[in-house]
Amino acid sequence: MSSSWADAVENGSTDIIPTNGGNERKSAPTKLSYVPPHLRNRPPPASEPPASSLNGPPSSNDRFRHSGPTNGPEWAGPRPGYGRQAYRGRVREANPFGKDDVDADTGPLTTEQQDNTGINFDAYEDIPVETSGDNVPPPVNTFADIEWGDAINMNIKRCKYVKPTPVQRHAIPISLAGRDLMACAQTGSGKTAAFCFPIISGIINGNHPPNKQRGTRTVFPLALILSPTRELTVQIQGEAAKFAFQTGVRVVVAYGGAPIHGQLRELDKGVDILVATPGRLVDLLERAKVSLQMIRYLALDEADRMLDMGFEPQIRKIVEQMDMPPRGIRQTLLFSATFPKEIQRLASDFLSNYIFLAVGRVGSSTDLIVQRVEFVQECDKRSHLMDLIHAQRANGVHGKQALTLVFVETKKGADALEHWLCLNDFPATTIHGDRTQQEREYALKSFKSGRTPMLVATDVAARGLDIPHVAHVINFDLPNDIDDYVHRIGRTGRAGKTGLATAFFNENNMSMAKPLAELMKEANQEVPDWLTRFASRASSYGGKSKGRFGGRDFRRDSSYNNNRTGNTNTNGGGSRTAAAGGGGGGGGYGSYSGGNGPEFSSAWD
Ligand SMILES: Nc1ncnc2c1ncn2[C@@H]1O[C@H](COP(=O)(O)OP(=O)(O)OP(=O)(O)O)[C@@H](O)[C@H]1O
Repeated sequence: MSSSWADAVENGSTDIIPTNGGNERKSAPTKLSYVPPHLRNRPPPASEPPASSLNGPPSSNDRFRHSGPTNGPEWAGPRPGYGRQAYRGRVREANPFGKDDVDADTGPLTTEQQDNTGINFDAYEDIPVETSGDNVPPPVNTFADIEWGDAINMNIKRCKYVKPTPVQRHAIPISLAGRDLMACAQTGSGKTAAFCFPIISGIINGNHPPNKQRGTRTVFPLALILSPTRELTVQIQGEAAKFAFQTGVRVVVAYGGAPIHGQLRELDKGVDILVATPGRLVDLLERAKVSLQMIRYLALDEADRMLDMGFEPQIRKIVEQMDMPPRGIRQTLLFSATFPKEIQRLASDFLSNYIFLAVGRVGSSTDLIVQRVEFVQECDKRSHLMDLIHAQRANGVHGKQALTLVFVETKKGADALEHWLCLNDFPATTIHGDRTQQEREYALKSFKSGRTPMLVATDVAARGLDIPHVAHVINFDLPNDIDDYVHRIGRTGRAGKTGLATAFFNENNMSMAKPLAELMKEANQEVPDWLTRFASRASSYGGKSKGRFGGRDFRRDSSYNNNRTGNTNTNGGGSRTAAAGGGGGGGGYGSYSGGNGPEFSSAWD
């Protein structure tokens, strides 16, 4: 049985590196404490290679020259090859790949392994990509183009990633160059890896000042990843642990609804990357269990959700009112499939001289997801759902129900529908905010395993969750916001796979007619005539269009940029042009004067 790093510490195991960073494995049960990556097996300074994690030019900002908030040693930025091999095999940790682990030293992936990825890269070939900002680093074509060392390369292979997805091709070099980034890319297109790998690489290869863990109960993570839901936070931690396997970078999760003591124990063992929900993090900060003083990397996943009215005050508190280094000192990475302009404007407060990256077209996974919308009165919804899932079962493999995710508006509605489905011999479970965390996690597990192939959910499951084999997303109740629709349907059609999304529409959803019709049209979906008619009358229902899937740099609006010339790289397989001008939120740029800018026309239209 393999034992974890945590177990090893608990047992005074022999495989933990002593605090002096020595190379020998001690057998005496000495008091061991966590040694951050930069101190493990540290080579003499003379052997350090020059700064730069890609072969490109050094970053244009001054982040790498800053001495940090604690007046510690100068942080010299990423250093390829620095101590990389030292982590391998020195720290016992649970293998996050479990049985799926492949011997990453055996050469290229076999055809079978490649097929296992299930990713249809052709679906991404002609994807439009748009970047804006100063000196945008060029994209990479393969993972091999990036010099981040064997440990990360082996994990890429263990993940069976054959080549980077478009958002990874562009976002990884930008992040490795130390630049702040606001990235908008389709659901299921690999954003998690796009921000995790550069952070892990930066921690491994960076020369970070010592973190002050000895003699204090406070921990000092180097990176913080925030996400809006507990399940997504757990998922990101799981992914990050895979990407960081045997690199010596320790990833710890903290989220609400679960006992804090277990999380504190994990933190006490040391943390390089903390993945957290905002509420639990604030709790930990107020208890002085965590300090953000040493944060070098801040990533917000589902960043537009994190900065909308519900979360914004908490995020502002964490980022601006605690002890986190300011923008320009830390590196900030914001990712989502949607980025409304008003949220971009708020987000720019947290960024310095950032690059805006938009990958993909309206409707997130677009062509990969077949979207259908049906006119169904409230009172007919259940019988209509029954017809759909009966047909699905009849067409399913061995008469089995394909995994189907049904979104409803309310928690009560979720419970009622689940109950009704079970009564009708369709095993279902539910996930919503009134269930205990244990129940939520159990429901998710049961759904993933196919034991209950139907999951009835509120918006708590709308974002980020990567559940393999979800064949059908049904919007039993449509959301009121088109961006929520984009995220919900994005639970299917992930990583190059196809999926089906069905929405029930009636008079209660009139405000969605126009954005839904537009989004479907741009995604080359068949728009029913009745929806087009409703859409053309939409202004009287207050329906508003958001333009594309939220992917255009708000700094290019004339109201922001009256006297500037902002250039953009549009790279839909075409050439790149030099960018100039952009840079919100400090860094010498004028502030936004407020108000909504005029509707923009898409560079891709
Ligand atoms: N380069 C790659 N090759 C193959 N599969 C990949 C690659 N990168 C990521 N994936 C897989 O694609 C799936 C979706 O990735 P991920 O969850 O990061 O998407 P996302 O863009 O964050 O989606 P969402 O917007 O819904 O949060 C995951 O199962 C992930 O393992």
